Amino acid sequence: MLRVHNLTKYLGEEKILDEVNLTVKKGSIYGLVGPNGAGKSTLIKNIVGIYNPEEGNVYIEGNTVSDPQVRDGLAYVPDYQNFYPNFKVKDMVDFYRNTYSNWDEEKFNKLREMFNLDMNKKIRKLSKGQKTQLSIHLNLSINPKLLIMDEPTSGLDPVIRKEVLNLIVNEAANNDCTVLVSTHNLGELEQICDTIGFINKGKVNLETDLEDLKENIKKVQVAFKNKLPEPIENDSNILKIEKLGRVYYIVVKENIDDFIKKLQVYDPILVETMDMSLEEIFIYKMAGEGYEFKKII
Ligand SMILES: Nc1ncnc2c1ncn2[C@@H]1O[C@H](COP(=O)(O)OP(=O)(O)OP(=O)(O)O)[C@@H](O)[C@H]1O
Repeated sequence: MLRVHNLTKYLGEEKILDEVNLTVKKGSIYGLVGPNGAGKSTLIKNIVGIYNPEEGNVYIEGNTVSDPQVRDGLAYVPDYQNFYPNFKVKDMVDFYRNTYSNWDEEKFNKLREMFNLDMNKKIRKLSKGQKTQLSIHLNLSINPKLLIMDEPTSGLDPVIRKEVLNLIVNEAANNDCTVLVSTHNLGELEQICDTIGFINKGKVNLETDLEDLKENIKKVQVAFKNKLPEPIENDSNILKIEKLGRVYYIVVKENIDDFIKKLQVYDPILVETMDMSLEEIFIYKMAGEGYEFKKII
């Protein structure tokens, strides 16, 4: 549905995106994650046509974003809302209603029960969270084929946040919509997405099914009568070892079953495999790429 091919983007002198490749399957909810400054928003702006890349291409169902039909089915919720401040909410609604051919009045009215925005209020008088709500409300009402969201839940209260997550899942499941969402809230992302793309320093260096990712990386809790045997300590599948008393917590990135068999050879007094949250995986993955936390206090 969405394909980014070898995309390179400079802002000023700086190369912000470096030969990025990314594929989002039709009907998928794709989570784009990465540290601050990794290039998520810049990539999204290239996808929706705000930026033109120096090299590479973006294809949406085989067409470019300048294609009117593509634009008609493309919804974009940016991280900062740039509505005309002197417009009233109802003026923005009219603008969307008159611009998008699949505008759905019934859906718009149904969503009003949830977002509950004053139609006569000027945009400049809305709070940050209310502007985000308006953006989501409008973008869902156009019945998008592709929904791109940059930090959509930041600034929303917990109740609306939960509702928005439900709406995103519903769009993908029942309205044939493909979703790409960038967020730092990995707990939320884990609840809704099926595919994850990791971006760091302008490169998408891993794109994977969320279930596969979680299946392949585990934390193993293990204890021996004596210290950790050397061949275990030096196993190339280990991402990180932490020690608490006699217990070692070992993050293993692949071949978990083989690793467990290898542990058994040394007669451990405890072995337990634990699932990891997406947030934990992200932290270990980033640490593996040199993004270490500095202990300040
Ligand atoms: N208008 C700009 N001019 C020059 N450099 C920019 C501009 N906008 C962003 N950058 C730089 O591009 C890099 C990527 O920024 P971007 O906003 O895409 O990151 P991000 O992954 O979305 O970060 P965050 O998670 O903090 O929102 C950063 O180093 C940033 O300083």
